[in-house]
Amino acid sequence: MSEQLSVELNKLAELERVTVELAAQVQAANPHRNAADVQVLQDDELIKLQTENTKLKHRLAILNQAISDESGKGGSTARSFSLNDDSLSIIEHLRSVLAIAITTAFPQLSHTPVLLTPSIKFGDYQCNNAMALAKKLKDIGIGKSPRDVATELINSCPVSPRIGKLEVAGPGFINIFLNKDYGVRAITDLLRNGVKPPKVPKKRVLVDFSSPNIAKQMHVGHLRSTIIGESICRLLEFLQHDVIRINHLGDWGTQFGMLIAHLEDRFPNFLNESPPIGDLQAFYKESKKRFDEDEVFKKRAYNAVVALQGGDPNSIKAWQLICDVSRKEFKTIYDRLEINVKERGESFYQSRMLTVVDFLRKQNMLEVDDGREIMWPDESKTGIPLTIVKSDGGFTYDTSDMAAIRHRIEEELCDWLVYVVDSGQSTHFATIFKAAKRCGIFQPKVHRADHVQFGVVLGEDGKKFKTRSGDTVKLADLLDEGMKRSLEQLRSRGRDQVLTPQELLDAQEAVAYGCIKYTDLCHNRISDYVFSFDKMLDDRGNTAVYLLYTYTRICSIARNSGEDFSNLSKILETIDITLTHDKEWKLVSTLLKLHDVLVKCSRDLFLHFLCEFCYEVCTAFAEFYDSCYCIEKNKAGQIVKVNHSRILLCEATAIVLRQCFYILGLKPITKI
Ligand SMILES: NC(=[NH2+])NCCC[C@H](N)C(=O)O
Repeated sequence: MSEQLSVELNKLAELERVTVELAAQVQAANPHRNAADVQVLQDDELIKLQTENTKLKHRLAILNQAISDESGKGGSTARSFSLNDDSLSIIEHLRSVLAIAITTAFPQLSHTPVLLTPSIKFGDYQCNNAMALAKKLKDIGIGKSPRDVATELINSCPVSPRIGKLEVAGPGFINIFLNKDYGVRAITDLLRNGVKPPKVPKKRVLVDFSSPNIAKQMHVGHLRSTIIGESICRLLEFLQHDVIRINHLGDWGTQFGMLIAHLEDRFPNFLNESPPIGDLQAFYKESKKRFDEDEVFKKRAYNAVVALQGGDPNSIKAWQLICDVSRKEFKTIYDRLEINVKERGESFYQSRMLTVVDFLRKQNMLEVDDGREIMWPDESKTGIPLTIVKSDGGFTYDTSDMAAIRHRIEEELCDWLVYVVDSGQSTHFATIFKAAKRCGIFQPKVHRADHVQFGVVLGEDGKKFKTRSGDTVKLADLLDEGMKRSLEQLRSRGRDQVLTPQELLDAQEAVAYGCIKYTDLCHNRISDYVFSFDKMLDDRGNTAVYLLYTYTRICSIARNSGEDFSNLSKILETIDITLTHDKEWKLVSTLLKLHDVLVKCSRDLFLHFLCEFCYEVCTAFAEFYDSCYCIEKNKAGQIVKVNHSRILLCEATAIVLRQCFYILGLKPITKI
């Protein structure tokens, strides 16, 4: 393949040179002609050469394509690209089309990455490559204006079923207009088959999220991890990845020594009768106080840790009882927010910590420092080392994460690891990833690891989110407050008069939990955000309430038409979708971006792009609904005409929103 390619490349380069030379001569003879005119000159030799040149360029594009498919590297072209492949997002499709155009028109620059953006005003997308390409061409002695480069790119684009029109604009932008027939086909397919996932390379990915600590309060930081982690899992599952959801519970460590010792004293009969620990935090505080003040107790606590780690059955039983109290608390939060995560806490890695320490010692990765055994993340011994074994022989958070990363890669066989943990731990994860690479567990060519970090939650006073008395806010109280506020809002709008009690409760939950989740997800996760129920419950702007209201409004349209729109496939047998009004097209072209957005979100695991998309869909829908009648009524309020095609567009909008709502954890209620 590559030999054939190099022969063709040489031929092509020679032809290119002759063509450029001839064109330059012609241009010199008649300086007022532009490049396009040159092409129509009746010079036999030039025409012959150009024809052959074009053929060769196409051949080359196909060969390049085949090579990049085979190598899987992609280069500037997409993998296994077929012009009729509907599972590719529009941007990916256009990127492939333009990559072929670049390779065809300017084979010397075939590895140029394609620059594409959705366009706001002119056309649907825009390609911005021509300016930089013209500069690069100039560097290799080919003088072409960016506009000419853009024209040549347009002429070299393969015919695509998705593109309606391409035009050069301004200094050399290419405006891309989608083909409306394609829009009709895509929407019809959406109505028939629902949202199909865009095609992306499949991975086995482990998402470590939520991960609160036993006997400690699950705080808003864990709430963020829980919400973001759940949505990331839903997104990756929708993209057909093989997802493992893991709750890396803090259920191991020296604090259990004092908890067990205290349990033995407070509830001596704990082996036979479940101890009624109502408030584990208070229990924790009591035992900590004793630990700090009472030397004898302290000793017992140490012994209890040793017994626990040694697998003593009574200690294990005591430990389990304590964990169960926290577990129950966590579960109520997970149930309320519909979180699905498998518990695999730090304790799971106890035996693996022993083996990973052994493994690291054998590889000479550990260094004794002041009685501890430490590991530097790289040979240069810069940065902060991990503490693998403490001076008392115990293990640390670092040890458990080294054991966990090894288990995830070598036993779970994951090729992508995602840790949804606050930004405060970014050094920890950067060090773990480097150390895992240093000792050969993590291979960057095969594995990917992301610390999906997020900022802190602030109160309305701009300081760390706390209760008035300065305590950490209990998550259950926070959810209760959300429920209370959402009910107040629904009542103030008189919804309790219209909805059945069940519908009211559904609406109350959808609004309360929806607004808490959505506020978290709609900001760039890296920044801090201010927790304010007033702002969350606003029904204007990019909020859960606005989206939920828009969705219910859409659902009511088909309902109010007096016709049955439940069997969409059947309706599509007799009704064709037409896109004549500007606002119809605007809505459709917005809906068609769903695949682009999902791919973009999954690339760096940012969900605010999906929230922005939902908001864009809702505003496009509002504009459409304001200017396009779906149901026409006479003065007496009777329906005189139903525009079926437009109602189908409403249904398509509902389908897209439902899919996005699912990923974002919003409940698509049909009445509010
Ligand atoms: N593999 C991990 N380290 N996951 C995150 C654990 C978070 C930890 N339990 C905390 O509350 O800070």
